[in-house]
Amino acid sequence: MPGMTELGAPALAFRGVTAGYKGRTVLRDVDFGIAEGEFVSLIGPNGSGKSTLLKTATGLLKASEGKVEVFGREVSSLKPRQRASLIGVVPQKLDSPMAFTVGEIVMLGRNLRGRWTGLEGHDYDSVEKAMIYTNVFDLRERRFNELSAGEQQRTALAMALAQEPRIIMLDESIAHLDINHSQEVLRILMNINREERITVLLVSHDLNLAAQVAGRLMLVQHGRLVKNGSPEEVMQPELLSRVYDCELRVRRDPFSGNPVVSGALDELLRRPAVRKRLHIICGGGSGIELFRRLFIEGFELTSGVLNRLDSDAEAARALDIPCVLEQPFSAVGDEAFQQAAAMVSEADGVVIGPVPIGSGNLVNLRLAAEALDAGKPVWIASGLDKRDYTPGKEAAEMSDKLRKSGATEWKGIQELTAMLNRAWPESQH
Ligand SMILES: Nc1ncnc2c1ncn2[C@@H]1O[C@H](COP(=O)(O)OP(=O)(O)OP(=O)(O)O)[C@@H](O)[C@H]1O
Repeated sequence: MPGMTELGAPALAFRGVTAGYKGRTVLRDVDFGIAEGEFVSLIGPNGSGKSTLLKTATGLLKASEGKVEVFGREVSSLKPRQRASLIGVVPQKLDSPMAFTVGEIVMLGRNLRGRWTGLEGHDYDSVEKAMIYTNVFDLRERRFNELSAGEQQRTALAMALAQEPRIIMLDESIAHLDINHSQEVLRILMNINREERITVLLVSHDLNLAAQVAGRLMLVQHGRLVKNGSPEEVMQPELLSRVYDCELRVRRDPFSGNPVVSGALDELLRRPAVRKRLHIICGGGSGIELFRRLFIEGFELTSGVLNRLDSDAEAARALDIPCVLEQPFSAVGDEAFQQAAAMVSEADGVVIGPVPIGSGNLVNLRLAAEALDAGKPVWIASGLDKRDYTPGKEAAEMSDKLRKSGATEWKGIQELTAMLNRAWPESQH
């Protein structure tokens, strides 16, 4: 019988799913189950694979490995109208190729269930109810393409609701809504979830909102599910800071008791305007992200010695970072070294990036040694032994000496910026 599903089966199950696009694997070995009636939020940084996961869940994208099941049926085996009666999707953006009206678009949602012979009374009721619910009933004669982004998103939700699906999946679908309408849409979702046991899977960048409405959060990073649990379990400052690669704090909302995440911008505002200067030792593209992040953090930066043709030299030029340059294909010479040493003497600290070190740029590590001798802090990217291309492994040896003399190792840029903020808590960098 069409639409018949396995009794008690999860509303959605991913079993060892790997999926992606031509020549590009995005999701890797993803495993989870969502029970019927759950309200789950999918969170994760830009590009982590949330939309890809939704596309795979709806059968738009086929898993290259593993299985996706919706109410016990493999999603790829479902006929379009079976799929439409089980799954309602509200995409990030709904495109209407023709000049459809809002009413026609919502009706289309109902039609997806497959009653091409004509809609019946109940169908019209569902369409009308969906439009009233989402507050687009007054817009029903308007052309969809002429609506504001928020009105279009509410129409897309009405279209999905008109299908009367058993699971509804929303991809950042409240991003364009004002606070009133986003609250309304969330209320609608919570109502249908509680009263009609419709399962909801909501992709959201608003972590607080996700934690507020969902019973469970699934956190994705680089196409993998890194945490799947209650809002309390997932909203951990260390976990979120690591996954989102920025400093985040979590506190409790005094009214609801819900965990609330926030960034550290307030700290920046409180700091007096004393700027700290860092000299960056990098090369081979290892400096670009460092420059970008430390620049955003408000540090004054200098760099060198870099080869004139190095991509880091280009980035430094673009960001107006004073930089000592050496001729292409030449080892760092004495004159350049002295210029860089003068920069280090003006700096408050030195950061060594994850730069490959060979005989030509080994001397740059001496800059860090001089900074330590002068009592300045030095931070060194871990794993230099793996990037040591000197014949006698002098770079690894020097990195050991630097650490013994007080240089601190760092692994990720978020960890580094947290260390820098701790080193100069009173400054604005
Ligand atoms: N059609 C496509 N072809 C090739 N690669 C794609 C395609 N769509 C997405 N990607 C890539 O897949 C990765 C995951 O993208 P996806 O849209 O799933 O991330 P996301 O977590 O939803 O991101 P965001 O939060 O920015 O919306 C990204 O690196 C993206 O560039």
